[in-house]
Amino acid sequence: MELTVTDLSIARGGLPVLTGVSLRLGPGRALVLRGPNGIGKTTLLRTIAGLQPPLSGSIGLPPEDIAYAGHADGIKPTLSVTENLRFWARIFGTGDIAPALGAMDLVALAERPAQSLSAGQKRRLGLARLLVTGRRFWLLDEPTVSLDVASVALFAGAVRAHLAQGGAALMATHIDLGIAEAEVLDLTAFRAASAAPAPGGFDEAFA
Ligand SMILES: Nc1ncnc2c1ncn2[C@@H]1O[C@H](COP(=O)(O)OP(=O)(O)OP(=O)(O)O)[C@@H](O)[C@H]1O
Repeated sequence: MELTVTDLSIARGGLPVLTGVSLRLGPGRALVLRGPNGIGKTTLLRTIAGLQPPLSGSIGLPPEDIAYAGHADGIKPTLSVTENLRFWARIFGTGDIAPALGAMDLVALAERPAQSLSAGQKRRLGLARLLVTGRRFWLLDEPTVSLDVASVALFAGAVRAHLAQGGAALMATHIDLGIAEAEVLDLTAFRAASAAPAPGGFDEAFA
C-alpha cells in the first residue's frame, strides 16, 4: 500500500498555506519535508493525518494506517514510562513493549513517572510510542527536538529499522538525520499565492 497525495491545497487559521502539493510514499521509503518556518509543513502533516480537512485535492491512505507524532509528546505525566507504553499498546491493539523500550534507550527509566523525565527523555518516550502503534506510515513533525546527538542517532536507527520492515516515514525536520535513502521535498514551490510572505533576511528583520 502507498500513501498518495494529489493536488492538495491546505489552509491554516482560514488562510491558504500551500497549493498543488502531490507526493507518493511507498513501503520502505522516507520523505523529508523542507521549507522555511511557516511554509506549512505542520499543516500538511496534520492534513494527511486526518486532523483537518484539505481545501481541495485528495489523500490516498486511511488515517487508520497512520501514526502521527506532532509537537506534543502525548505523554500521560502521572504514568510511568512502562505504563505509558502499555497504554498505547492497548489502544493500538499491539503487544510487547520491550522492543520499544530498548530501541529508544528507556530500559533504565522504565519505572520512572513520565512527569519526572527530562525534555529529551520525554521526547524519546513519545517516539517509542510510534514503535508500539504497529502502524506502517509514520508522520513525524520535528521528531528530534530536544534530542542530543546520541538520541538522534538512536531515532534514525529506529526509522531505518521501520523502513527495512516495510514501513514508511514522512517527516518535517530541519536537521539531517543521516538517513541516506531519504528523499527531500521542498515545499517552497507550493506556497499559496495568498499565503503570508516568506520571512525576510537579517537585515530586513533588524533594520
Ligand atoms: N493555530 C494557528 N492559527 C492560525 N494560523 C496558524 C496556526 N498555526 C500556524 N499558523 C500559520 O499557518 C502557517 C503554516 O504554519 P505551519 O506550522 O504549518 O508551518 P511550518 O512549516 O510547520 O513552520 P515551522 O518550520 O516554523 O514549524 C504559518 O503562516 C503560521 O503562522
